[in-house]
Amino acid sequence: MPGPLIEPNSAVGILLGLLAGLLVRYLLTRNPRNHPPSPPCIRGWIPWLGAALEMGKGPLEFIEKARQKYGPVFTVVAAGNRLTFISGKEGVSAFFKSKQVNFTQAVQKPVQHTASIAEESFYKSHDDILKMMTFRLSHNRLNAHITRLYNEFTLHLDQLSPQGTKELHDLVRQVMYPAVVDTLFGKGVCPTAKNTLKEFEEHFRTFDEGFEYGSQLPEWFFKDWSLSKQWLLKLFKNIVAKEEENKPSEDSAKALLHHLLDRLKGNDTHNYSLLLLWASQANANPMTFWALAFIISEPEVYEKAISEITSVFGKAGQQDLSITEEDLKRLPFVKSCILEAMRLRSPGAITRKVVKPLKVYNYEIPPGDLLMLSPYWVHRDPQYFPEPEKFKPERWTQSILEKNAFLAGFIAFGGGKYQCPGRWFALMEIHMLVVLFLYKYEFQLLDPFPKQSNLHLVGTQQPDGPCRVKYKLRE
Ligand code: HEM
Repeated sequence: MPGPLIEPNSAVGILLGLLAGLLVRYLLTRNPRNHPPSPPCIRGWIPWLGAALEMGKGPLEFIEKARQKYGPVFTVVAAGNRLTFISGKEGVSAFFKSKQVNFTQAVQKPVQHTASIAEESFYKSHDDILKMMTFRLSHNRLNAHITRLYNEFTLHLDQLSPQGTKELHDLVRQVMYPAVVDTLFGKGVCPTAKNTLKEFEEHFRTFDEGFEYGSQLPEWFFKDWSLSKQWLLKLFKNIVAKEEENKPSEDSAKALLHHLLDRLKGNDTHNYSLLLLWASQANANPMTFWALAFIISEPEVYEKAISEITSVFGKAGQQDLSITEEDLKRLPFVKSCILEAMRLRSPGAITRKVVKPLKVYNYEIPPGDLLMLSPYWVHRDPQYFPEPEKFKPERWTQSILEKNAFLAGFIAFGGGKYQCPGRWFALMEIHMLVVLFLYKYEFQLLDPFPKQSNLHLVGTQQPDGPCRVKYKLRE
């Protein structure tokens, strides 16, 4: 009997070859330039505005719902921008390490809107200022600030009434703002005296509260915000003119502001000074509030923090302490509480500009997109932080704190080359102030512990309701 025309083995081979050919053709023709597809896109239905209105109602929830529906990378068209959100390990790594994304290009326009710094001046000065700040506020130079800051904190704590009822956030602001500006800008350089403070505080608060929208949209949309911004810029013009004449010549006697002026050599000095003031206050203040609120609201945590403080300084009360860097190292539980509060209340989003096509998760993100990463949601990824919603200071073991290392996935200060240059100073000042408050005062929370307001993507989360405390000097 004649055999088959084609052997069964070679028939299978031909079939497989055909299938492979078809598959290759399908893959090539599906996308003629052989590019991975763009990420799924949420456009809304109104031209230009896109999904801005829907997202504006509750941006934090909006992006998390979109992540659950579309996966770890998706684009939102909003107010003329394409915002591409990424998450997960691959996303975090691309955001901080990829050469296809750029920090300065992402923040240039917001900087121009908020402090009227022209594009050319910003690109010329930015990296130089960042280098100066990273150096001046680095971990091994904290000693240069610690004694002055401690003296300022105690001075302003002593001015509080011995007991009272107050919004915890206001209590923190009342001490932190004057102490920190006197330390970083020079004693008495910014308004800190009672008679000048009120007007300044009102303008600064309006500026800070409107920063998120003021940084994105033209100034004429926000009249009050614009007035406060102009008031602050004028104030800094006068401050800078005076400081240029009076700044100390010795390096060690200079405050951070003087080093900034040295770098800028007369260009846009008052504009950058305003930005420095904002950067030094905007996150550290609310973070101190949250750290104290978390500690006071949980009796076991509160007790443990007090017992740690007592073990270092003796019975908590009114004795004059002198807190050194070494003392702070002996208070790891309080520091763990601060880092855990930061994890839970960190900024809703940080940003980079995509400057060349960026391949991530089998998608290609086009140049021009703003790449968005949410520290707030990364900190709720159980791969990094098991039981993410729980306030668990124990996650921050002493060994990690001693090495000045953060836990993997902790990005409250951003990351990569453009990580917050003030992070070591911020941790030190918050640590010191929380310890001083707990050492000197007894607190009782009068309102239920507030959640974070879901209305903000930029900066540390704000409380969504009152958080009053009864406070009293310890005997
Ligand atoms: C708890 C307090 C603070 C938090 C959570 C925080 C967080 C951040 C974050 C997330 C960024 C962006 C990083 C990135 O995109 O990768 C940033 C930038 C920055 N931070 Fe902080 N920060 C804090 C305190 C401070 C303090 C105390 C200062 C100054 C004394 C400061 C100065 C700055 C400056 C100047 C930048 C911009 C850096 C640049 O333009 O390259 N920050 N911060």
